[in-house]
Amino acid sequence: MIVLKSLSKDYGAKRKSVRALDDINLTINKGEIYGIIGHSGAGKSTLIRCINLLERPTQGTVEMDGVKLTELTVSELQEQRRKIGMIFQHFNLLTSATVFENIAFPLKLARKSSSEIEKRVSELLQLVGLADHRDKFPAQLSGGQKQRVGIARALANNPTVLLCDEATSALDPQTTNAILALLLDINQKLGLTIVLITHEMQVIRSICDRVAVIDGGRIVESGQVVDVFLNPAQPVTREFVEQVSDSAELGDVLGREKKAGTHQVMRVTFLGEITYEPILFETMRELGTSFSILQGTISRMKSTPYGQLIVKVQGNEAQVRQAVETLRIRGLDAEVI
Ligand SMILES: Nc1ncnc2c1ncn2[C@@H]1O[C@H](COP(=O)(O)OP(=O)(O)OP(=O)(O)O)[C@@H](O)[C@H]1O
Repeated sequence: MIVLKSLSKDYGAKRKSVRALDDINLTINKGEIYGIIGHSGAGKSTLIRCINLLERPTQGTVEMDGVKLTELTVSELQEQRRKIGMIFQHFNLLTSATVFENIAFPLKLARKSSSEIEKRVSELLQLVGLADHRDKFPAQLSGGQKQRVGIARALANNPTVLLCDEATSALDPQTTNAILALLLDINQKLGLTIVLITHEMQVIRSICDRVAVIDGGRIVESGQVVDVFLNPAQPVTREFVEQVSDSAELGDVLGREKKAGTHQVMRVTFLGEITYEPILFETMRELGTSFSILQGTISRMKSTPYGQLIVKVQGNEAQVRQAVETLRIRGLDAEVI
């Protein structure tokens, strides 16, 4: 478990100092994938670098599995850092070393024997799907393959935590999905805790269990991805959700409806297996009304199916109200918008 308490970080001297993090309180549970999302300059990199103390917080504490990292001596901290792997946006590989040598590097630092290194690197190459590339140099690899080397290197000393600093931001969408799938696989196989920072809601939606939204150095919203995603409270969170839901279009649609003087537009949210059931259709039929779909998404959050439809009900106000009540009783979230 990682616990950040009252964490603040100021850069620069007193009068010109910049407050990059302001009173961050965060608990990340063992084995979960925790996402931190924010715009450029929000403080994401500073926050993730404070977790392994690559950046020293100005105030507050960082605790990992009961050990206060902020109170350790330099050598104690070095020891603790072995339990924390990290991967980076631009991979940070040694360009003049082969794939094998890059992955072996942290094992050499930990003074492992050459037979131990040979065995461990072979295991890691298998795990990340690079067994056929062990003698290549980074320049001979694609971006996705380079990140796989970065992941293998980060896992070399069997860490319990993996920090991912915009790990997929330099990759195309297809490669991003492959790397996210690998991270999820590692999380499930090894029980590793993963903390990732990103500016892409798609990354959060694909693999995270919980999310914190950071803005201006403060955490403005946090919770289970499902809850934050379906009911974003803060404007900045809504912006991120819009990245993946086309809800920008919705403004136009609602504008048109309002002009026409109708009040029959409903947002219906489905979560879990219920998403695939014909509840909406059957409810409307029973009430003697019909509907048209103005906008909709059916997708998955990690492994949870969800859907959100904006529908226009063909009926009077009482029928619309009754539709909302009935849908709620039947386990959907419905509201007139
Ligand atoms: N070494 C530094 N010295 C001074 N100011 C810094 C330093 N590093 C970051 N900052 C400032 O701290 C704030 C947070 O920066 P940070 O890099 O953590 O944000 P970020 O969310 O990771 O942004 P990006 O997505 O663009 O990398 C910004 O205002 C930035 O200018």
